[in-house]
Amino acid sequence: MRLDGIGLRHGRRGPWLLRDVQLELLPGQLIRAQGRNGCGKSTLLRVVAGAARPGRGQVLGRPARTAYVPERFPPALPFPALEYLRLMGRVHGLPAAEAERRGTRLLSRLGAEGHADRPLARLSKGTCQKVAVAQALLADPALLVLDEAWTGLDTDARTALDEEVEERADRGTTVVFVDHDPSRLGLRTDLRWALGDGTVAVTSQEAATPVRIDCTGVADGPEALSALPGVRAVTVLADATVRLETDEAHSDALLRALLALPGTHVRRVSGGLR
Ligand SMILES: Nc1ncnc2c1ncn2[C@@H]1O[C@H](COP(=O)(O)OP(=O)(O)OP(=O)(O)O)[C@@H](O)[C@H]1O
Repeated sequence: MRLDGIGLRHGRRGPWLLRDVQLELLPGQLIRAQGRNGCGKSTLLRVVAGAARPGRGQVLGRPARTAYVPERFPPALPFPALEYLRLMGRVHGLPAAEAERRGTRLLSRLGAEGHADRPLARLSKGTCQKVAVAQALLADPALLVLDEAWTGLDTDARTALDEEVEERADRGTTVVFVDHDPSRLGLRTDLRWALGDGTVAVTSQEAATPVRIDCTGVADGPEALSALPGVRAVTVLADATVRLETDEAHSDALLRALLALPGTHVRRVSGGLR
């Protein structure tokens, strides 16, 4: 999927929130959009999801199975939660029984199983957000757009959503998200879209600052460490400290492996995205 020369402003005289934006989205990519308040993150996500039409340019190759959790879930619809999910599943082409099965599973996964029969209008804000998330995950979307979908969820539901998103990305779903927690899905995020002044700067996880782990007491010598998980480079510093470079996706596993080596002492961890 590609955004080709996207330009968008609100009103005829409004500032251009997006100008000549070119972006490529590949299957399985997890993409975080970031930038200061009001820079146009939600606007860009709406364009990606097909909920806003750009004034200039075009979106090419958006999958038919696109799902979107907007920043604000539309005001109460006249359905009980599970009934709404069943109807949304039908809209996405699922048989009624399958839609109900998936809706039930997702409500339970998000800790809202006790609210299945309650009308949306009578749900708390957080439970309503769970229904908004469930409708987006229902039909195995090929593109999943999440605008602060974690906001308002309790801790368990936030973790469940993290896991659902990672599982789907592993199976090929492209995910674009905005979230105010800078560490959200940090280990798994492939690309960052940094918005500012109408432009979008793209950085990939690989291009990010490496995580450096300095250690001493390496019994088998520095060469043995290059076989540990995610090691990109091994350098011996002037004071004989061994410096390993890795990325954020591997730094936890590498630290665990180092700590399990007899005699090895981790002296310092530095670098990374944040
Ligand atoms: N429908 C609209 N009509 C006019 N202006 C709008 C409309 N929607 C958004 N805006 C303005 O466009 C700008 C970008 O809004 P947007 O919600 O995309 O930013 P954002 O980066 O997501 O902000 P935040 O981090 O605060 O959620 C803001 O100044 C907002 O007031």
